[in-house]
Amino acid sequence: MPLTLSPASVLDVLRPVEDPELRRSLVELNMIRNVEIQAGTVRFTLVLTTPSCPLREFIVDDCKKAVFALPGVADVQVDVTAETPQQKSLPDRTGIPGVKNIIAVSSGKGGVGKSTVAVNIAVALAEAGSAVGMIDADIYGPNVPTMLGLQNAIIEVRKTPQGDVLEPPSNYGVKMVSMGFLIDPDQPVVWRGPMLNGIIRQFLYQADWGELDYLIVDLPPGTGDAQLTLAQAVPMAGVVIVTTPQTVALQDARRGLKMFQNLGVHVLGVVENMSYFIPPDLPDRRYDIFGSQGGERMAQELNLPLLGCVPLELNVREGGDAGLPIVLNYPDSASAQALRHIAQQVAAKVSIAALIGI
Ligand SMILES: Nc1ncnc2c1ncn2[C@@H]1O[C@H](COP(=O)(O)OP(=O)(O)OP(=O)(O)O)[C@@H](O)[C@H]1O
Repeated sequence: MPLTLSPASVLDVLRPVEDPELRRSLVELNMIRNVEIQAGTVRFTLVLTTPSCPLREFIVDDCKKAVFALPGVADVQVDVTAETPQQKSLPDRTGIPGVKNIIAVSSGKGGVGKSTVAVNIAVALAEAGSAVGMIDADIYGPNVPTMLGLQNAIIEVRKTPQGDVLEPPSNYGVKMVSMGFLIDPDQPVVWRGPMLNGIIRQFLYQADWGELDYLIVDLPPGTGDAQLTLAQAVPMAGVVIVTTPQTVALQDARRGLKMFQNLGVHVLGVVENMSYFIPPDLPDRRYDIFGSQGGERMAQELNLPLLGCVPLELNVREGGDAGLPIVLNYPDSASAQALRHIAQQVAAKVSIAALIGI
């Protein structure tokens, strides 16, 4: 029987269209809503699982193609919106009310660009439309405030009958609290360790985060107390491991991977930072200082997805020092494109894990 144009027939032709990553029907996932037909124009809402969906255009095209197959369709209008799913809860961990997904960024050793990657992921997710927060838990180098242009900000403390509530300052749409606000930079690092557990818990449970799609935690490098505290306190959507292509970093990354696996934390993938060098005066040139495809080999060896490779670019460092994240400051640069792609990959993997498991 030939199909007639109705909301039901629109849903019928859309039923075989799948989310390419979730590999499930958009209709069955309740991602198609509010189907309306006026004259020959079909209009509906496509509810993605993250505003950073890397395949947005592709999915819209697939939907349009399917609907145009119906008789009498003159135009198809798709309103795209997003509802980020909530990560799975764990019986022995206490989630943060209103915070949907907690994502840690970790590295085996210092100076590999972990904070740079974490800040740019946070800013890219916020720019795409998500509600984002950040915890800078790096006691050794709490440089997230500087990178977000918040080095002069203060955390307001509100007294409530339930105790003190921290008010995170925000910039570029990212709310943030940092160890840097609490520790004296002249204090020896060895004295900071014992404070760590309490401060991380305070940041998690006593900050006024409001409603967040993603809370990104910049961890100190290595496999220490902060990683343990975080993983044992809250359920986590996953962790991103940042590394550089040198072998020593690979060994460290492997150690980090083992630790998170032992703690039951899903490792979302590896980011290779400083993968290759782009000279500032010759932005079309690329020098593979550490050899090519190191990132891919590394991901294969660790049996993890490679989320992306970020080049070594002067603008990344300068933007970090000036509080101007490269994804906003030079959005078309190779680094910004790589970091945006990484943010999209992270968001997509978190949604997949929340909706259909890992
Ligand atoms: N892709 C890049 N291109 C150029 N400079 C970079 C890049 N990534 C990071 N940097 C610079 O390298 C330095 C170290 O980066 P960052 O502070 O992000 O590293 P980290 O791993 O968080 O270090 P630590 O944990 O020791 O604080 C910073 O000056 C930063 O601006």
